Amino acid sequence: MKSAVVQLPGLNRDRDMIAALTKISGQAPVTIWQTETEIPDVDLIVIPGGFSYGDYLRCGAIAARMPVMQAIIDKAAKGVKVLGVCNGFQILVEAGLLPGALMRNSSLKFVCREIKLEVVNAETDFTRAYAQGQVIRCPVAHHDGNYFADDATLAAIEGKGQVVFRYAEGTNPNGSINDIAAVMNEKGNVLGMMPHPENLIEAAHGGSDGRGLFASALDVIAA
Ligand SMILES: NC(=O)CC[C@H](N)C(=O)O
Repeated sequence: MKSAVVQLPGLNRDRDMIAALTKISGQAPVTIWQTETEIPDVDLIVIPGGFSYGDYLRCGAIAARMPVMQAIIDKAAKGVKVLGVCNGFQILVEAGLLPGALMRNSSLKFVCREIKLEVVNAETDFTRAYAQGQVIRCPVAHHDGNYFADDATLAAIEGKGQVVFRYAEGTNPNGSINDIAAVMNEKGNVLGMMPHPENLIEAAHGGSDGRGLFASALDVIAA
């Protein structure tokens, strides 16, 4: 499967993401710059984490208005898989590809630690390598990860299986409503998540619990 990684000024997890995709799929992703309006033929587009445009206005707000974003919206509409991690999740929400909002952490502090995630929906293109209800380890590093949605939106996403991961075992690091750590769109081809699975894919990282996400999205064997 072919993949692409979006690069924007201020993102800092792009190289980790490129390394993860290369190791797990066996081929390097293409990279896409902010001004590009055409995206090559790929099966998966990833917006990695970081601090695009210095997190000015709101995290992800400026990135969501860059030319490359319309190209991503068009690809998503055609069914191409789109994954946003951390700042990438914030960008997808700001671009209207995912419901809800990401607010300042309830502690008002940047959190950088390992948390636990429950796989709430293992029947998605991003999680099928995991078991339903499986609890995995994953690192987080953010200051605006406090997911919020109004009552109607929350009922809709919970009811339609769009909540894909929840913080588990009391490890919610940011005050997210319903312990929500990852949300997908109704069609199931766009996923946003605050934790960083690309930083837990091999022994050198101290574990490989994040590998299943990429194996699922890239359609390869997780091991
Ligand atoms: N690691 C990240 O992607 C951080 C996202 C965002 N800049 C925040 O701190 O909330």
